[in-house]
Amino acid sequence: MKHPTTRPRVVLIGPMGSGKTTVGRLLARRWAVAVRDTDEDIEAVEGRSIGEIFVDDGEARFREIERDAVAKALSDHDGVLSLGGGAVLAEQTRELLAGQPVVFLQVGLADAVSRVGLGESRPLLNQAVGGMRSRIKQLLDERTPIYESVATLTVDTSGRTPEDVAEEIDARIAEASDD
Ligand SMILES: Nc1ncnc2c1ncn2[C@@H]1O[C@H](COP(=O)(O)OP(=O)(O)OP(=O)(O)O)[C@@H](O)[C@H]1O
Ligand SMILES: O=C(O)C1=C[C@@H](O)[C@@H](O)[C@H](O)C1
Ligand SMILES: [Mg+2]
Repeated sequence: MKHPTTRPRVVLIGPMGSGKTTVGRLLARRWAVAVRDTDEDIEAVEGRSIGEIFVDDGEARFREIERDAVAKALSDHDGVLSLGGGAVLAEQTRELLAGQPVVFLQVGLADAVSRVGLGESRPLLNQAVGGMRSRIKQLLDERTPIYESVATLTVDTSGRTPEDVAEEIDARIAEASDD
């Protein structure tokens, strides 16, 4: 598969509540580059929320829309790019990410649970059978190997502030580019 000619400076991946959106904004500010978030792209293009897309059209259709949104963002955005938590489930997306600087924001179960409790609605967690905590655990268990397989850098965010996480990414990217 052909790689895009312009590449994002860094792509952030990880589970819901790992801080992709929050840390992405901080990094972009630090580097004075633009930030883009594929969840926001999807909502802007579709003119409806991700929750509405799940309800109206189902998860499978959302994943198609997401796959296209990610491909577009990878081809025309060269700042910080934050992907939705499930974006790397698409094989096409994993292929497009090969060879790019991809940061996996890792988060432990306890922090993930408390962080997603704070935010906007997340359709995969709504009405989770067995409760939100066990659904989050299941998603973490299923997806961690996928995140790891795509990442060039892994940063643990548990018990840390978004600023601290952004600082570590900045330092490690600088280190890697000095090699
Ligand atoms: N390191 C952190 N420490 C404490 N709270 C955090 C941290 N990172 C993010 N948060 C908070 O957790 C919530 C979720 O963060 P954010 O929306 O950035 O996650 P996300 O990875 O983009 O999730 P999603 O995949 O659902 O888009 C927000 O309320 C944010 O302020
Ligand atoms: O983990 C997921 O599968 C998701 C994460 C969010 O970023 C959104 O893309 C959506 O809620 C699905
Ligand atoms: Mg987000």
